[in-house]
Amino acid sequence: MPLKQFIYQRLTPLTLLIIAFIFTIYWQQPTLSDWLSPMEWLPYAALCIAGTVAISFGRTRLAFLSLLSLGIGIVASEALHFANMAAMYVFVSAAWLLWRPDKGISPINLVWSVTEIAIICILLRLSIDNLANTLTPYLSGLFDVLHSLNPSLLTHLSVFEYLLIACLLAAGLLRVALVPTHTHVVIWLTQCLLVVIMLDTQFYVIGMIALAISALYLFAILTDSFNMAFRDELTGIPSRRALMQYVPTLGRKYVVAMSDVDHFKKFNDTYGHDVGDQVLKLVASRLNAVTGGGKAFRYGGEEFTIIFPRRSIADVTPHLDVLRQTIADYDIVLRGKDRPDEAPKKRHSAADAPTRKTVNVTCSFGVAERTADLTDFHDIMKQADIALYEAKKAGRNCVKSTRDIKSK
Ligand SMILES: Nc1nc2c(ncn2[C@@H]2O[C@H](COP(=O)(O)OP(=O)(O)OP(=O)(O)O)[C@@H](O)[C@H]2O)c(=O)[nH]1
Repeated sequence: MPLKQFIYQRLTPLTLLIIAFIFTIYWQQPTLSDWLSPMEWLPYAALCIAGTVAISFGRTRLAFLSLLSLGIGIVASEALHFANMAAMYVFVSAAWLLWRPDKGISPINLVWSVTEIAIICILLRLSIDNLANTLTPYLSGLFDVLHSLNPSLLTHLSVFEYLLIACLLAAGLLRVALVPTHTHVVIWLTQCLLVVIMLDTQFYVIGMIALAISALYLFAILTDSFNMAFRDELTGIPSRRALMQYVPTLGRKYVVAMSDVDHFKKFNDTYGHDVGDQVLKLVASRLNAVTGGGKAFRYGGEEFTIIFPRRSIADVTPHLDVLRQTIADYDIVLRGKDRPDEAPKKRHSAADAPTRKTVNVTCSFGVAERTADLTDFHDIMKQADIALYEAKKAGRNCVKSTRDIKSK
């Protein structure tokens, strides 16, 4: 998923949800506290479930953070006032885990990861006082700002710790921007939630935060698994499996369009398979933006299927023609090592022109619709394939439907 889309569709909604959740914790304090107090086991159980699911899906970083968050709960149940220190350790561990890949579940990786986290915690313990003492004179400005905001802000955390938190949150956000994955977003949000525990160690607050962390991890794991099963890995659009799941939901009226990139073998042979892959991605992104209520799927190879529920061939043909023309007009720029790119809106200088080679691809479309005589989806697809073959025969880069074939 491109970064911009990821920010709009994932990072922003999840962050807003977490802000609303934190707000609710305080707004509904008596209700939530009363609700959670007879079920003190619930946050522990939720973290155990999230950790177990994370282990079984090979998500070691999330499994670790579930276990470490469980540790905060155990510390809090023994000595509530140590919970904010425990949260700080987990926060720093999360910052570290954000920058390292999942290592897989094996005894050696487990020992290695525990050692890494133990070293981080020991270093933090040893350095926090020394660094704080050294840096405090330089941080008086920040001290004044925090003091003027709310003097109680400085009762739980020192000025140095605020600076550390701000730096690690900024580094975490950078990591999310560089590699926008669900795992990175939820680890970063875990850090944000842990800051709440550092500032407020009431038992019900810790419990609610633990529930939120568990829910986030389960969301990330389940969403990624869904995407793995139903999204095409190369293009990111829904896959053939998603199409087969979608078909039974279609009513009595719909149109199936099959689309195929023209002369793609020649394209691959000329520019290489990697460039071919990138071009498929760009074509898929255009098909995915089809108008007229269509939904695009990658059927396989360079073939795509578009379904238009509740539409007739006459309804969808103008939309497919616009789509075909958009793809044909789309200048794909090969730059550097023949890597395709979006077409530049404007050339900055004439000198750019010779170094940037522009290529175009076209697509042919075959269209069929469900009728009283043609009700089975696979038969409709076969008809769309026949129409696609006709489009290829007619010179490619055109839309042909079963109606065109019949009227011949
Ligand atoms: N780069 C890349 N190529 C693929 C992928 N899937 C299929 N292809 C290639 O797509 C080409 C399809 O070629 P053909 O089915 O012979 O048809 P064509 O060259 O597109 O010609 P027409 O369909 O007749 O216009 C083959 O060379 C496949 O290797 C893919 O995921 N990536």
